Amino acid sequence: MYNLPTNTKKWQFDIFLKKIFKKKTDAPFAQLLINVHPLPLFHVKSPIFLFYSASVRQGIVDSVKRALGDQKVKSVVICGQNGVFCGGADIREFGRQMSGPPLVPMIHDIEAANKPVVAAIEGSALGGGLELALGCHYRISHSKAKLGLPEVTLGLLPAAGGTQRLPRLIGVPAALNLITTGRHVTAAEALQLGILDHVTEHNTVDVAVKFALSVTGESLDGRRISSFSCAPLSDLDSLFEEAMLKVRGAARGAIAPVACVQAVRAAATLPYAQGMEREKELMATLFHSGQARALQYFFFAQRAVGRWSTPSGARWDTSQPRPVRKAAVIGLGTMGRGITVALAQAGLSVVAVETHAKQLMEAKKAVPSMLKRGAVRGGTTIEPDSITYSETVQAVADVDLVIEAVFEDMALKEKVFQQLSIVCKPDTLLCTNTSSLDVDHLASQTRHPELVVGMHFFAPAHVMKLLEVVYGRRSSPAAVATAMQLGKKMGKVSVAVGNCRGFAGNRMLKRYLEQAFFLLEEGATPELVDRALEEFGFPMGVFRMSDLSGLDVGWRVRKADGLADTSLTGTSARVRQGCRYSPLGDLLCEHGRFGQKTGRGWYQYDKPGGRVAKSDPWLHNFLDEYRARHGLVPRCIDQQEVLERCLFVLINEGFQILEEGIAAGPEDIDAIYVFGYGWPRHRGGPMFYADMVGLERVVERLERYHQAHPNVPYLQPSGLLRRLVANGSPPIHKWRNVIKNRNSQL
Ligand SMILES: CC/C=C\CC(=O)SCCNC(=O)CCNC(=O)[C@H](O)C(C)(C)COP(=O)(O)OP(=O)(O)OC[C@H]1O[C@@H](n2cnc3c(N)ncnc32)[C@H](O)[C@@H]1OP(=O)(O)O
Repeated sequence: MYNLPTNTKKWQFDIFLKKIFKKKTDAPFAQLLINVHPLPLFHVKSPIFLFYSASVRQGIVDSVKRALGDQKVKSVVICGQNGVFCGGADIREFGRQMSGPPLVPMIHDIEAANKPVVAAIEGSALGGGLELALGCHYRISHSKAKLGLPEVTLGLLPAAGGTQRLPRLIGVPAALNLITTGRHVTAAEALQLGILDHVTEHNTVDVAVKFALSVTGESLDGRRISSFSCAPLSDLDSLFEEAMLKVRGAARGAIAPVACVQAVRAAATLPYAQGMEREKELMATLFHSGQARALQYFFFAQRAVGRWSTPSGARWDTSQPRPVRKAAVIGLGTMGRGITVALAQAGLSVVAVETHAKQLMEAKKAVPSMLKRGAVRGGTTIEPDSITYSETVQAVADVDLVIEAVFEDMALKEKVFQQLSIVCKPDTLLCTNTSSLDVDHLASQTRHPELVVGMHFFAPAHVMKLLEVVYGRRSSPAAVATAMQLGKKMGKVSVAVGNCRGFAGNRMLKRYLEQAFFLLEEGATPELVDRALEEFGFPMGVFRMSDLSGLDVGWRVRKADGLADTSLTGTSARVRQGCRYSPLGDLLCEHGRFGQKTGRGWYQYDKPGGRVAKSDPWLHNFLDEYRARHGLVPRCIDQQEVLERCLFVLINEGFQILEEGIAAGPEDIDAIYVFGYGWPRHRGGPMFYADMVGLERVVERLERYHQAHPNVPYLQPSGLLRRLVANGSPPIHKWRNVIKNRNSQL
């Protein structure tokens, strides 16, 4: 028996080595089972995950060395502990001084071993975990395991030989797909792709040990992936060109996917050793990049939003969600249909109510086909009778939760809430899908205001990942917890926010849109503004996006708010409530230009519903005339000004939202913007971006723009932003302390 270190303290590894003697023979035969302690679990997470830390890597190096040097050991099995092989590197280590043995030589030594090494994969083999498995001579996995090289999602590439071994094992096209998307695959798919040698439903380690015994002494020549050549392909150049176009289109300006393609190309065209050099060089360009920092920040930010809290003291870990088995949706317009589909996809029984017969009939056709398409995409099945349709609100009498999705009109919503309060069970949760109206006011229409929350979905509701869960003054912790949990069940990233006009996302968006209009007044074109934003990384600039969503939506809101009055002339046409206002959007709507749906908006389209935006000479003339009418002399506006004006004002509103406690932390705002508004993930979200740019610079630029436009009060840096700068501009993970201090003084 080996006497190996068995320090079982948390955060440290321990190893145990078992000698397994071959039955019926006298020859001693040993397996090395490397077990590494997982990170401690702080919350209610299970199962336990195993990540490489410096000490874990040291443990593997030491024990493999020992096993390989021991004559009595004939083959080796590497497995994880507590049912998890390895989730890859400990991401938290990346920002610090890296210590401990590097992965590349560790994996190289395993592959070079003259004894068979078998990876017994349970749980996850991700990133460096899969790279370790690729260095082993055989890979055996449990059927429930997930495998993948998700480094690209962290702004990196699989630099422990992953970009060189995987294409050699499964071919260039399949490897390109896995490495550039970072997607996780099931064991079944991994087996089909050729990553795995065997998949079992039984105890993976037992199966691996048995297998390792059976291959003892066999030649390993054909088992070392680094010695393989990539399967030849007829037109390598066009394959890589296509791959490059695809990754550039999928995430504009993201550097990691591009580097991944370049690294795989090296595997396809260079000998292994040179390919490894190229992999290393490319990784060096990524490792300390701002994009890698942003993506790694965002990895943890997404998880942080699940640990929500409200100013009243309700928290994710102390608030008990209610079970929701049956839900109802009121109003089957575009949003209502999407929400119905999302609820059914989450396995709930749904009552879908629409009081207009024609709309109901259309929804009865549309919803099943949306479900069908979703099932084909996701490879799932949906119970066809999980949705019942009704023309009357009485049908929701026995549901656990209702989501109201009627037209965005307060009077109409008030009526619906009054009705629901009478019809529903007293403990039914009443949710509104309003995108900006007052949740407290709607709650006041019901008998149980504590059971009212906002569930603000984003169109298309069955596709978009974001859900803003809006708590009102009287919303109970259980109501918030239930809506948050339901969002998670629907596959959404649920972010808890307070009640204010536009909540967090749309409130910030308003400032961004206003600046875009002002820039047009001052001389910019929609093309120039959109180009700047798209080069920054947004999938669509603000004007193309507005054409897609429909210009009439904002117009209706502005009319309801008494803002859209195009009868005003002279200077008063461009001022509302003492602040600068641009009527450009209202004027366009008055010309019947609602965007894609009418074939005309900020751009022109070949037909109503057309998708390809073309520059429109009419619009440019219209802008020229508008400027002339208002005595505005157009000036040259560069991309930097577009970005600073549009993004810094949005960020400034984000600080205001943090200050008011509408969002609990910067991570909430960043998750909202990445998942709901197309903010490029590799820029981390608006608040992270502010941290990257430097808070002092954001203040300085805002002040300068405010001086130039004193009638735009939102260009004035927010109190929190100034306080953070006064506190020495702490890094983003420390902002909550400054916000907390402020709140406690109040
Ligand atoms: C030098 C470079 C060498 C190698 C490159 C790499 O290996 S890069 C890392 C590659 N690995 C990954 O990207 C895996 C990331 N993790 C996941 O995909 C999921 O966490 C996982 C493992 C599939 C589990 O998912 P699940 O939804 O079940 O749990 P959750 O995501 O909430 O994670 C639980 C807690 O673990 C923390 N965590 C997850 N992965 C890592 C990691 N790689 N390093 C450090 N910590 C990690 C996560 O934040 C959760 O913590 P909590 O405090 O509860 O928020």
